[in-house]
Parts: sequence; structure tokens; C-alpha cells
Amino acid sequence: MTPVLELRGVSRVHGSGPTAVHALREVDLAVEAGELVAVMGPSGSGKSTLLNVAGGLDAATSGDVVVEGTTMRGQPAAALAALRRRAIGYVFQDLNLLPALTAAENVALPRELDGIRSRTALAEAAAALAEVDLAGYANSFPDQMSGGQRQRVAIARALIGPRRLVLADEPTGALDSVTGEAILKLLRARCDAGAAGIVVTHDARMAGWADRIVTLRDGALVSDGTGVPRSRSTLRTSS
Ligand SMILES: Nc1ncnc2c1ncn2[C@@H]1O[C@H](COP(=O)(O)OP(=O)(O)OP(=O)(O)O)[C@@H](O)[C@H]1O
Repeated sequence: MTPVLELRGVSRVHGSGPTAVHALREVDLAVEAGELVAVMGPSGSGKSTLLNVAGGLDAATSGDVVVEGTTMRGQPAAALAALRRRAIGYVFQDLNLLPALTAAENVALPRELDGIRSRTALAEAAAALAEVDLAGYANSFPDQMSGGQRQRVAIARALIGPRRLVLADEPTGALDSVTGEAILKLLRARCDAGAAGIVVTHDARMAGWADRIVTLRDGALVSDGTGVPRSRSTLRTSS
């Protein structure tokens, strides 16, 4: 089976000369449909860079990023933007919700940008909001919602439509552990339904929802927990 996401020898160097920062060094990583991978590692080890490169928000300096069989390198900007919108859901560390739009409008935005009719996109947004337990909040604005609710709106925006790759950068960062766990359960459920997911986290309990944990150190993948027995069936029965 073709992995949903494949990084092949991916390096990312910020800047050049003596001040160059090697944020990623020759990273190989494949994520299959149905799989949730947790990325851990110390601050500055390259976790956000890995997500940005995987999501096409930043370009690899060398190596290839392949999403659903499409190599990002060499794609015209418009094609890359379309691939990002259609295939990739991204939960940003700082959420990036637009304050002037309601929760439903925020969630619907990527679909509308993709040419889906507004009514259809808003109906999809309502379903995505229900999926994250915010059915009654479609018409609320971000500043009328709690931090945890805003986080769930951002998750709904990443899950709307037929996205097959979901990338989340510390999605539980500012949340209490119960809400954080709920967010990971949502990502887990989407992966169980056939998506591929990567979640950056510092929290080993959150990483417990993943099928495997990869660790970055100074931009290099130093461990890949492939082959570790899956713990999610245990987690599920105890939740
Ligand atoms: N745009 C940039 N320009 C220059 N250096 C950068 C840039 N983005 C990241 N870096 C550097 O690349 C390295 C990796 O950063 P990155 O944010 O990917 O790490 P991280 O593991 O996500 O850190 P944290 O856990 O603190 O979020 C760091 O040394 C950082 O300073």
C-alpha cells in the first residue's frame, strides 16, 4: 500500500553560511492510512519544521515529500495549495482562527476556498463541529468560546471534508488533560477511519494514543518505535 505521507531523506536548512541551522537532517518517515504517529523530542529538535515540511507550508532543502503519491517538489504554487487544501488538515500551535468569522465559517473556509458551494461547506462544517462535540456553537465567534472549545474548532477545521492526512502541532498544549485526551481521541478516530496522522507532543500520555512514537534530536530521527506493540486497544477499553 502506498503510504499517505512519505518523507525521503528530507533535510531543511534555515539560512546559509556559518549561521545556517540544520533543522532536519536526512529524515525518512512513512505514515500509512490508519496510522497515528507521535513526534517527540526536545525544544528546537525540529518537530514543527517536520510538520511544516510534511504539510507543504515549508519546502525541504533536499529530499522528497510525497503526499498520496504526489511529490511536492516542482509542483506549481497553485497545485501545491490545492493539494494542501484537499488532502491535508493542519492544526496550528496558535490555532489561527479568524476572529471575524463564526465557528462554522472558520471550519467551512478551507472547503469554500476549494470551490465547494457555501451551503454545502457550511453543512459539512456543522457535521465536523458535531464530531468535536460543538454542535450548538456553529454561530459563536472565537472570542465567545473557551480555549478548549477554540481548540476543538481548529480540529474540526482540520478534519472537514475528505482529508487523508492530519498534522497537529501540540494540539493539547494549553488544555487540561481531560480536554487534551478528548482531542487525541478525535485524531485517533479519524485515523481509525482511514486517515494518516502526525501529532507533535511533549506529553507521553498523549503519545500513548499513537501507533508509534518517533523521536527527533538535533533534526535527526533517532528512534522510531516501529514494532512496539500497539497500546491503543488497551487504552480504548480503559477509556
Ligand atoms: N524560520 C526559521 N529561520 C531560522 N531558524 C529556524 C526557523 N524555524 C526554525 N528554526 C530553527 O530550527 C530549529 C528547529 O526548530 P523547530 O521549531 O522545528 O523545533 P521544535 O522541536 O518544534 O521546537 P519547540 O518544541 O520549541 O516548538 C531550531 O534551532 C530553530 O531555532
